[in-house]
Amino acid sequence: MTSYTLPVPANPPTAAPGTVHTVASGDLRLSANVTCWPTQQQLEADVTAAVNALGWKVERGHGVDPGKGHGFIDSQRAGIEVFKRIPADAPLIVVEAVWQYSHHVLAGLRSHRGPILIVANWSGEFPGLVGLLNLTASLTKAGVPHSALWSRDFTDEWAIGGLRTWLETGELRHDTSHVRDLPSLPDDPEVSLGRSLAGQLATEKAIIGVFDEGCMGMYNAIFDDELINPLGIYKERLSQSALVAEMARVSDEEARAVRRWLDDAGMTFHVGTDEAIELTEAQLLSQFKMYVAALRISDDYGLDAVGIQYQQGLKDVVPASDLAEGLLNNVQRPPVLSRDGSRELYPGAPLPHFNEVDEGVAVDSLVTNRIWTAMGLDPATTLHDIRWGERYGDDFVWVFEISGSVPASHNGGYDRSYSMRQPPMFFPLGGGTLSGVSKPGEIVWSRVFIMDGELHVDLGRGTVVELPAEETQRRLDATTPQWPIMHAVLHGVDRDQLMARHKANHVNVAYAPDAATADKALRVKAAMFADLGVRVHLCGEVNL
Ligand SMILES: C[C@H](O)[C@@H](O)[C@@H](O)C(=O)CO
Repeated sequence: MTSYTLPVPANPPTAAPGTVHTVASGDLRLSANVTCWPTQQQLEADVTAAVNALGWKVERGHGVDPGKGHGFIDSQRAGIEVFKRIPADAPLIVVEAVWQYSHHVLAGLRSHRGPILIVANWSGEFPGLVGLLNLTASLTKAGVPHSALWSRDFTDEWAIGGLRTWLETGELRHDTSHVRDLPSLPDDPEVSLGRSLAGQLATEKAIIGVFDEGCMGMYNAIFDDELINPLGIYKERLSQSALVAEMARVSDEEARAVRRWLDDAGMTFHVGTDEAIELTEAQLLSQFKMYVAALRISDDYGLDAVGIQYQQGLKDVVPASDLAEGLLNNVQRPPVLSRDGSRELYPGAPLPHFNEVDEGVAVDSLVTNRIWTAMGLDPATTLHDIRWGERYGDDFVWVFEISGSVPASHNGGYDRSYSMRQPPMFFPLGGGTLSGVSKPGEIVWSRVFIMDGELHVDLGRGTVVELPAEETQRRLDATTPQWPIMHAVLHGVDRDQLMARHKANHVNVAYAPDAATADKALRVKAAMFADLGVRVHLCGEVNL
C-alpha cells in the first residue's frame, strides 16, 4: 500500500458498433461562434442524414451551451474535456462550417486511435473550408493520419461515395496525381540565380520578426527554429505590447501624413461615425500609427520580414493590423522616417509582412521578395485564404480572399484600392482593410509546409482572370464583401486536387508581367528552395 495520492485512472468509454462520433471545433471569439452557429447546425444535419442513410448512427461528442448560444468547442481545455468522453477507437468526424482554431481539437485528435475524417460545406458564407484546410495541415504537421471531404450539402454522389468508402475502410484517398517532385534542373540563368540567392540567404542569413507566435490555433503555421535556421532564417520574437507602446510614440501629425499620402494616391476610405459597425477616422489614425511603429521596430531589429498576429490580445486593444500589413507589402507606400527624422526606413521597397504570423508565409515571402527583386519584377506578394470557388464559363475560378489586406499593386494601384471596416464579429475594434479586386494577370502560387518533420513547398502557376462586375459582387456577397478578392484559375489543378493536397489555409501569390516571365520566376523559386534543402513539388501544368 502506498500513502501517495495516485490519480484515479479515467474509465475510457468503449465504442458502440455502427456509431460515428462527431465534434465541431469553433472560433475563440464568442461573436463568431454565435453568428455562425445556425450554418453549422445545417451542415451537421446534412452530414448526419448522409451518414444515417449509409446505415450508421451519429453521436455528437458534446452538447450545445444555451448560455453561450452555440455548440462549438471553443478552447483547448474544452477540447481536451470533450475527447475524454469520446471512445478513442471510434470513427470520428470533425464537422466544420466555420473558421476554427485547430489547437482546440489537436490534443484530442493526436491521441485518437479510430479513423478521423474532417468535413466542410462547400460554401463561401463562412470560412469553413479555410478551417478544414488549417486542420488538415495541422494534422499533417503533427503526423496524425486523417481523411477529408467537402460537399455543398452531402447529397451528391461524389460525397456520398467518399463517405461510404471512409465508413467501410477508415480511409479516403483523393486524386493527387497533379503533384510531382522537382526533377534535376539544367544549369541556366534562372537556376543559377536561384542557387546564388539560396547561397546568399544561407550564409548571410535573414531575420523574421514575429509579433507573438501562434495565431488562432494555427499549429501548421509555427515553424520550429531547427527547420528554418538551416535555410539561414532566424526568428526575432517580439511582443505585440511593444508594438502598442511604439504606436503611442507616433504623433497624430505623422499618422495624418500617412493618410494624406494615401488620399493623394487615390485610395478610397469608406468612413462613418459609429465605432461599432463603421470605419472611423480614429480607427484609421491608430492603424497608421501601427504602420509607422511596425517599420520603426523592424528597423531597430534589422528585420527582413515581419508578422503581426493581431488576434488573441491585440484585437481587444487596437483596431485591425491589416491596413498596416497591406501597406508594408507594397513597393510604393507612405514614407516613414526613423525616430530622429534622419533616415527613411526601407526606402523604395516592401517590408514583406506575413499575416497571422504564418511562418510558412514568412519563409515564402522572403524567398519571393529576393527572387522578384533580383529579376527586376514587382516583389509585392501576399497570402490569401483559399476561401471557396465555383465554375465560371469553362474554368473553375477560386475565390482567394485574405481576411483584410493585399499590397495595392495587386489591385492595380491605390486608386483601385479601398478600405472598409473589418466585420464586427471578428474585429470588435474595427479598423480598415486594404481591399480591391486583384488585377488580371499571371501568377506563381506556392505554399511552404511541414510534413514528416521536413520543410516542403508546393509550386504552381495560375492566371488571375477578370470577371464581370456583377459576378465579382456575387462572389463578394457570398463570402466576406469587405475583404480583398482574387479570381484565380490554377493551371492543371482541379478543385478537389487542390483541396486534397494543399497543406494550409493560406496560399502565397506573386504576379509576373507575362506567362513566360512567370514560368522563369517559378524556375528560380524551385531552384532556390531545392538548394536550401526544401523538398520541392510541382503542381499541375508547370513549364519548367
Ligand atoms: C477573421 C477570420 O478569423 C480570418 O482570420 C480567418 O478566416 C482566416 O483568415 C484564416 O486564415
